[in-house]
Amino acid sequence: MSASLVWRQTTSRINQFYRLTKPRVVSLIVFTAVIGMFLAVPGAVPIDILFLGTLGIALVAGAAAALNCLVEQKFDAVMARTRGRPLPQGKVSVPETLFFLGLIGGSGLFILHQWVNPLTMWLTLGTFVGYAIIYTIILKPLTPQNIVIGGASGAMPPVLGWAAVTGQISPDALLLFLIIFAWTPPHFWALALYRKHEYAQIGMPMLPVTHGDNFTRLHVLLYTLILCVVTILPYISQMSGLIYLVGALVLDAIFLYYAIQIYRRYSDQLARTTFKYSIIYLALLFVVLLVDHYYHF
Ligand code: HEM
Ligand SMILES: CC(C)=CCC/C(C)=C/CC/C(C)=C/COP(=O)(O)OP(=O)(O)O
Repeated sequence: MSASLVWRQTTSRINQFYRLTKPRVVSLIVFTAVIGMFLAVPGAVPIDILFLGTLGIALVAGAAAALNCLVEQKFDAVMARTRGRPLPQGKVSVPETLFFLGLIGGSGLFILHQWVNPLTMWLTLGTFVGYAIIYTIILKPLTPQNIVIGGASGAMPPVLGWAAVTGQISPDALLLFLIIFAWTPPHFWALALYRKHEYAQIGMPMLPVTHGDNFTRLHVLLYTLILCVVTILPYISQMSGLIYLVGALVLDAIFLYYAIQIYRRYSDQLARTTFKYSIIYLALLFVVLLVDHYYHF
């Protein structure tokens, strides 16, 4: 076998393991954790905590995503959106996945415990259990409220970042948690609306499947309203200043516009756009929080 063929096969295998970690979702998760670190202190974040905290959280989040892929491989094989994933495609085996997720998850927890602090390690482990076990295995097949409750684990990363830097949790960190917690339902239900048939196909009790489109559209709107209120709290509590307030109001206004449109004149295209916007929204909101942190007035 030629060296170039071996090289191509090796990189392709590595890429399959990388894909198991849901890299795009996990990068935004890690991004919110990093911003949580910066918001936790007035000055600079110690470089070792920044690096090792980010690495540890990213590894455990990747392991959680890989466990989710393992548990759901039979469902993933059916849905158009997910059937190209490495497990349903047979590109990686179950033992390989278990070994891989154990290795990266274990390394992540070790790094957090040894070089960051035990509190961050325990909170990250709790987040792992929350997503990979409580959400994926218990809640998701059980109730359409799965993502409202399960969303709590997706909302933890800024708290993890905060704990990594300060060794504790503060009310400000909980506000960051609340923002992502309120953001998750419109983020997910926008997608669930235009992917309803795929979820119905696998019998997953997502809100549009169990309660219909109209109910879900109303709930996208209601949770977007809650999100708008929650995003004002950092300004009211004086955690953030005017730059944040203006940024949040603009981002909120656009989200609300989409949510109202979804409620009033639904189309799959609109739901798809709203889902994409939800991701841009969260990324920009956290950027604005950060900018405001350093230019606070
Ligand atoms: C329980 C809570 C959540 C649920 C149920 C959920 C659900 C989903 C689903 C089904 C997708 C489509 C994924 C795909 O097609 O591969 C997605 C995409 C995405 N989610 Fe979430 N999500 C949740 C929480 C979060 C959180 C907390 C973040 C980040 C802070 C996030 C960021 C993203 C991003 C960036 C994408 C786009 C990925 C891509 O383009 O491939 N999600 N989400
Ligand atoms: C720090 C740490 C341990 C974080 C773990 C939290 C975590 C990885 C949250 C991810 C949220 C996510 C990928 C949801 C996808 O929903 P889904 O799994 O229902 O989507 P799917 O249908 O695409 O599999």
